[in-house]
Amino acid sequence: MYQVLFKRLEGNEDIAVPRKMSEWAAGFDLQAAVSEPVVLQPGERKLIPTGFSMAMPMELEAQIRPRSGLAYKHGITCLNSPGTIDADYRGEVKVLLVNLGAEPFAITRGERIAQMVFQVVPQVTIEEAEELPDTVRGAGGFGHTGVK
Ligand SMILES: O=c1ccn([C@H]2C[C@H](O)[C@@H](COP(=O)(O)OP(=O)(O)OP(=O)(O)O)O2)c(=O)[nH]1
Ligand SMILES: [Mg+2]
Repeated sequence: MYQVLFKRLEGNEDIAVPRKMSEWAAGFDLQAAVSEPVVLQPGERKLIPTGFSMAMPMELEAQIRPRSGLAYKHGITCLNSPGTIDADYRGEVKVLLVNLGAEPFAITRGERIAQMVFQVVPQVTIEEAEELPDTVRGAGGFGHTGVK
């Protein structure tokens, strides 16, 4: 079990600590901390504040992912999906929403707009090399195993 610190930013006393909507849900839902309703026109993107910053153990990252209900019903998704929250980031967590639907969509304060999933990030070093180990696949990719 990892412990993540949640810091509410001033003026956001009404915003809930991110929470799972069922016991084994992967994601913690995030609420919009907009001061007044924000409208996303079709094709428009906006950075939506969440009203908090956080600190997690350095081996973790948090991914900001869309909610499928908003995507399915309204075409609202995260443009940079999944968004990456670095363990050393102390700024406000924000959600970059885009409206891929055909209708304007209003986001109101307290609405659950996205979800946050924590992951362990393997610590990796990258080393430059002249040659790479051979594999059966080799350079095959981008659908080389079939027509579709
Ligand atoms: O959906 C997101 C994505 C990022 N961030 C914050 C936390 C993250 O640690 C920081 C930087 O994100 P990223 O590395 O994806 O963006 P960048 O364009 O590489 O910016 P930077 O140069 O600041 O790393 O912005 C968010 O609040 N929400
Ligand atoms: Mg970056």
